[in-house]
Amino acid sequence: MVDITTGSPWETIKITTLSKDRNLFVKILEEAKSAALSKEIGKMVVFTSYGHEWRPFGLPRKRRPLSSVVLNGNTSDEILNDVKQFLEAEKWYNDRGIPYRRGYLLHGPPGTGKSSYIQSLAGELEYNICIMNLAELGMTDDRFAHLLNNIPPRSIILLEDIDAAFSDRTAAETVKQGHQGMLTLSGLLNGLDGVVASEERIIFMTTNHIDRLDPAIIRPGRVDSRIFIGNVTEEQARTMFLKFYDGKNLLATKFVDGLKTMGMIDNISPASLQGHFVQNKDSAEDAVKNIDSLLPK
Ligand SMILES: Nc1ncnc2c1ncn2[C@@H]1O[C@H](COP(=O)(O)OP(=O)(O)OP(=O)(O)O)[C@@H](O)[C@H]1O
Repeated sequence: MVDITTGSPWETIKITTLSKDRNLFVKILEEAKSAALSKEIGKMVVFTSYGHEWRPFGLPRKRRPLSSVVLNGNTSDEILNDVKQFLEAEKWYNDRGIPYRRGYLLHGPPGTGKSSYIQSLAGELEYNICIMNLAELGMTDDRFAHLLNNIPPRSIILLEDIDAAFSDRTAAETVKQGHQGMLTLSGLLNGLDGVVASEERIIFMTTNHIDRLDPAIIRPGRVDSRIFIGNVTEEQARTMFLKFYDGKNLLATKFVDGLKTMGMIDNISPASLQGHFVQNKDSAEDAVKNIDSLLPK
């Protein structure tokens, strides 16, 4: 049979037993549950929206260690601690009638680790992640609100490149496009405000262009914490180098000095550095020798 709303196949199996053996059903269900859970141990499920529901995207993935995403200074720990504090404060929010939710905006140039960090953070907290593309055709206001109010348990919501959904559209255009099956600005704001006030909700948004966002999106309550994630600092470059070439301290210093001389500090993304290290993965010496290849062509 096929589910007519989603198009996915399903079947029903009817099992009967004598009343004295009915315990069998409990055993079968428990076995099925532990078989399903064992596949997810140490892994994270990525959900994407499909129509009005969330569906796992591919198989559960191995969690990426948080330490593998190298952010500037204490940024990584600060975000992690903030989320942990939030997760321990449910009663505090409920006692004061404040919606139990928290929004974060990570902003900065492309390839600086925003999405990677959020996915690693979800893994660290043993949460799953729900990724939504706001610019998708068919992401109506209703669908957006419904999806946000029906998040799978223990999940972080990730709205990527939030500016892309609206940057080229005026407020009037977004209203018009609402009729054409796209999310409107007011649909976004209403969805973020939500109707189910007491349920835990953690939303991370990312953008390369914070200046293009409507101020209404980033006001407290929708975005409680804004964090700039920038290009590589000297410290990040060194840490990344040593993650690829363990123990090569002298070469790390040489590499960072090279970047400084070339004026690349704060001007090159961690993604580009990662690419360079992958290209020279067998030799730290080559990574230093070929440093010029990092210069813009
Ligand atoms: N700070 C970092 N530490 C380690 N790896 C990084 C870092 N930043 C980026 N990378 C690597 O670069 C790639 C791209 O990173 P990612 O997609 O997370 O960047 P982003 O900031 O979300 O980019 P965009 O703004 O374009 O969406 C990933 O493979 C990731 O491993």
